[in-house]
Order: sequence, then C-alpha cells, then structure tokens
Amino acid sequence: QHHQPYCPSFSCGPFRNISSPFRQASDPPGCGYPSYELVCSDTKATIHIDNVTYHVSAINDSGSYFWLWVVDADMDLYSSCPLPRWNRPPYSFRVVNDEMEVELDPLSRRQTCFLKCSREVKDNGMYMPVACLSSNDTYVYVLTGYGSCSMEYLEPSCGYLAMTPWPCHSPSCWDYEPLENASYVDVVKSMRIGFAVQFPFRYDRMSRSIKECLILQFRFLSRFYSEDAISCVLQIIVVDGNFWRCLLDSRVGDDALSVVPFVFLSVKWLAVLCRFVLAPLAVLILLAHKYWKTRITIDAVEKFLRMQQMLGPMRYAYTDITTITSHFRDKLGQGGYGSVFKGVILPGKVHVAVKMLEGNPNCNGEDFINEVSTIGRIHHVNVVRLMGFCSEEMRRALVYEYMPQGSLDKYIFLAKKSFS
Ligand SMILES: Nc1ncnc2c1ncn2[C@@H]1O[C@H](COP(=O)(O)OP(=O)(O)OP(=O)(O)O)[C@@H](O)[C@H]1O
Repeated sequence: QHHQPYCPSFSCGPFRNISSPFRQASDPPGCGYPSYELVCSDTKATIHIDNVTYHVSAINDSGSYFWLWVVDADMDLYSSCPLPRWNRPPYSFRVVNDEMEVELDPLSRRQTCFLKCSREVKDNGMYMPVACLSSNDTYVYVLTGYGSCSMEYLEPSCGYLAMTPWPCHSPSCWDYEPLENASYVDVVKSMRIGFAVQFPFRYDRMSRSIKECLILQFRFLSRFYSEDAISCVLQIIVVDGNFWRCLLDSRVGDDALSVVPFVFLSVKWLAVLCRFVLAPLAVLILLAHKYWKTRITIDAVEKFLRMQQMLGPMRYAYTDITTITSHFRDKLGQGGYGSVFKGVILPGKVHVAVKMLEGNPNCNGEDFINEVSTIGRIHHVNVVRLMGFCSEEMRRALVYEYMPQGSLDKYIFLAKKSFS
C-alpha cells in the first residue's frame, strides 16, 4: 500500500494557500514537483529555473496549467548597465519513461538577444548598440523582435552573449508582438518587468477536453512557426498528428464510444494509403502489363527475322525498297496480298519483283512469317526465289527474283484457250 504524504498548503512571500504542484523544501518527498519548489521569505517567493534564481511576482492558475511572472533575482536591474547572465532561454525539464517533459518554459516565444562582435556592425537596422557594454575593440548589440536569436541574423564577426525572454502579460501573448528593434533602454525596462513562465506539466494528460487539448497543442506548435515550404509541410503533419492525439486522449469512460476515434483514424490512413500508394501502383501494373503484351508480339516477329537474316533472304529497310523500285515507278501487277513493282538491286543490276503487302493492320504478322519462312528456304529451279524482305512496323514487302516472262497463270490460261 502506497503511503500518501500529507502535503499542507502553505504561504510564500505575498502568496497564500499554495499547494501542489508547488512545494517547499520542508515538504516531505512526494509533495508537488521538484521543478516547482519555491523558496519563501516573509516578503518574497523565489524559484530556481535552470540553476538561475528568479523572484516570483505573480502566480496564476488557469485550471489546466499554471504560469508565473518572474524577475531575475541575481541581475542588478538598477545598475546603469544590466546584462542577463544566461545565454539560453530558461526552462527546466525532466525525463519520464524516456520522454523529455518540459516543466517550466517561458510563456513568450520572443527572446531578446545580446551579441558581442569583434567588428562594428553598421548596415543592419536590427542591431541596436549597447554603448555602456562596448569598448574600443568589442561591440555589444541587442536584438529584439521575432527570431532575433536565430542564427540567420547572426553577423559573421558576432557571437551570443546573453539572452532573456521578452515580457508577456498573459497566456494570450502568444500573438503579442514585441517592439521590433527596441533600444537598449526599452530592453532594460522589459528586464525590470521580468517575464512569464508557464508550467506545462504533461500537456496531454492534464487536458480534460478535446478543446483544451487542441489549444495547448497548437500553442506549443506556434513556437516553431516558420514560412519555408518544408517546415509548412511538417507543420501540417504535426497539426494533423496533434488533432488525432487530442481526439484519442480525450476518450473518456464509455468503451463503445472510445473505439470511434480509432476507427476514423484507421479509415483515414487507409484512404491515404489507397490514394498515394495503392492507386498509383495499380495504374503502373496495368501500364506495364499492356506494354509487355505488345512487346511480346513485336519481339516474336523481330526474333524470327533475326534468325531469317542469318539463314536466308536479306532484310531491307523501307528506304532501300523505295530506292530499288525507284519510288514504285513500274507496277508489274496486282495480287491478292498487294501490288507488285519492278526493281533493280545495285550493284550487279539484278532485276527483282517487289511485292508490297497490304495486310490488315490488326494482323499479328503470321502470313508474313509463313511466307518468308517457307519460300525463303526453298531453292528450286521451278520455284521463284525469295531474295529479300522488308519489315518496318506495319510496312512489309517481299523481294522476289524477276520473272521476265510474267506469271505462269497467263500461259495456262492461254494454253487452255488454244486447246479448246
Ligand atoms: N517474280 C515475278 N516476276 C515478274 N512478275 C511478277 C512476279 N511476281 C509477280 N509478278 C506479277 O505480278 C502479278 C501479281 O502477282 P502476285 O503473286 O501478287 O499475284 P497472285 O498470283 O494473285 O498471288 P497472290 O494471290 O498470292 O497475291 C503477277 O500476275 C505477275 O504479273
């Protein structure tokens, strides 16, 4: 049985009735959280964030998260030339189940940045000089405004010196625009006011409703706002992820109802899978299948022709056929498969008869293959010799030796007539 420690509420400086998640050093272990330990005196409450001591000037509890208004306790803000001691934003975190949980975080995403440069920066309006911290060979500047501490604004001769969050007066200050290019005097005023830190303890588990969860998630996201294309795509993915996370986390009580977000999420990813993976894959397979089928027919004719080339008749290009027939000038006759033209093959001036086949474009070339494979192999004195052929896509021709006496049927027909 776990022993629950007794954690009484306490007063701390000007604050009364403070309880968990806050604690004070005298509380038994298990009361509040170590990051939220307050050090109390009669008039002041202080807190350590990232090893820096801050005076707490306000505590607010919005219901799902807390925020504190703090002022750096170690910086002499009333000296003539104050400078923050830290060169990174204050926040504290702890690791729970291998996941980092940020427990204290400045409410404002805007930082004021102090830079130390070895050369004077003249042509950059963002760089506001801090005369009291500069010397003959060291130039100190302060930068304010959105992204002022990002590397893109860092001049080559400069390095980071210190940084402090810009004041923020309420949780709604996510959209609060600080003064752009504020002078050092304004920055000192803001440092004297201090800044707010929030206690975003376990964003997800603290959220009671989907609305509250979404507000917290998007507030967290808005810190990483950027305008470049890749970041935009990543943000869309994160927004989508956050939405589903809130939806799944906000499931309460009723087991039957709690299945609904899972079903929607599964349907969504199934649709994404179909749209971007399965549909393009199906189209690709269809196209590949069609291409493969036509390729097989063409390959069959081509394979056969290559073999024929080795064995028998010569293969001619269509341009050769037009040269041999002098552009089909002398027509010898017309048969069932096409017209026959007289031609001459150079060198040697061998006379030939070229039969241009007028086949059906849908035929698979079977007749052509049969003709070339049978007649092409017959070498007999009584059979007209096939000397060559042409096949370029659907244009096909057969080149025979020329018979100066013409077709045999002419003589048979005449002979029949003379005998009768
Ligand atoms: N080798 C050849 N030499 C001279 N003339 C030819 C030769 N082959 C065909 N011819 C001429 O072309 C005409 C048509 O010949 P083709 O072989 O196309 O006709 P076909 O005998 O009806 O045959 P098919 O029905 O197979 O087309 C012939 O009547 C003949 O005058």
